[in-house]
Amino acid sequence: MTRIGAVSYLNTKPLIHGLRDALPEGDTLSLNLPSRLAEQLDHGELDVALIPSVEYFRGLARHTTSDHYQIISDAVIACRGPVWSVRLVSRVPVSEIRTLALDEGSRTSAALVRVLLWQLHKIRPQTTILPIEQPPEAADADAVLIIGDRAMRPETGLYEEIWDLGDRWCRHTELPFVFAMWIARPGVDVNYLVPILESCRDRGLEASETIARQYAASHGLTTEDLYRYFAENLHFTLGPKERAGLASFRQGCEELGLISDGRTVG
Ligand SMILES: C=C(O[C@@H]1C=C(C(=O)O)C=C[C@H]1O)C(=O)O
Repeated sequence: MTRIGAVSYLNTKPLIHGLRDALPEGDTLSLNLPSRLAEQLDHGELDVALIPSVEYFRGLARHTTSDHYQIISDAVIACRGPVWSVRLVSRVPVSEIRTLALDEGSRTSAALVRVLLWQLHKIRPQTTILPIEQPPEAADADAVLIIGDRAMRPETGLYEEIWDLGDRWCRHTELPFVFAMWIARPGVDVNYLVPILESCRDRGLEASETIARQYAASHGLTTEDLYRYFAENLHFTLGPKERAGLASFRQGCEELGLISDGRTVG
């Protein structure tokens, strides 16, 4: 029996298309915020989860065994340009941000925004958490990082600058960005799961139009826009360029001390 956790946002629908039905009896699939999935995996409440990539680095840094946290699939949430659903919204010019509220659901983008603000503007704002139930407009900070469904339709007219973090990263590094990956805890038998996760991703991508039609209206989006999000903004395969992007992100995080000390992993 394997306890599997996946992200509850729209971005994950193509990855988990048909997954519940494809799992053997006894396996469970639960959906949650990315930050909570990372905690559940760390606490042993899940065996396999789609966790923020920075939490994979942190998991490796926390443990000395080489089999701690395995990437078990090339099915990932990544982008090769604008991602649409990860944004920095700022009431002041970005170079003047002093306080930054970070979406409670995020771990990777919360690190990514700090890496980009440092690498592009040499600033390190004071950070606070934006609780999931609090709307970004209510945050008492110069700027707010928002991710997932609620970042897809930000309030307009309130902000001096809005960054799409996928776009900023890809232009800055000329590399893709990987937000989340399927990770297993050590000792979990995942051999049977590997082909299931990959075929769900493949079939989910083939069905992206149907999935877009299913979820668009309830999220205030058009089917066309949601289809474009799946087909053009997001990228669902971990290839050599994505791995290079991960390595560069990891280095940026390490330079800022965002991954606590541990052994170095390639
Ligand atoms: C593209 C996205 O990727 C995600 C961002 C994550 C993060 O910032 O920790 C984790 C998982 C993904 O949901 C998004 O949420 O919009």
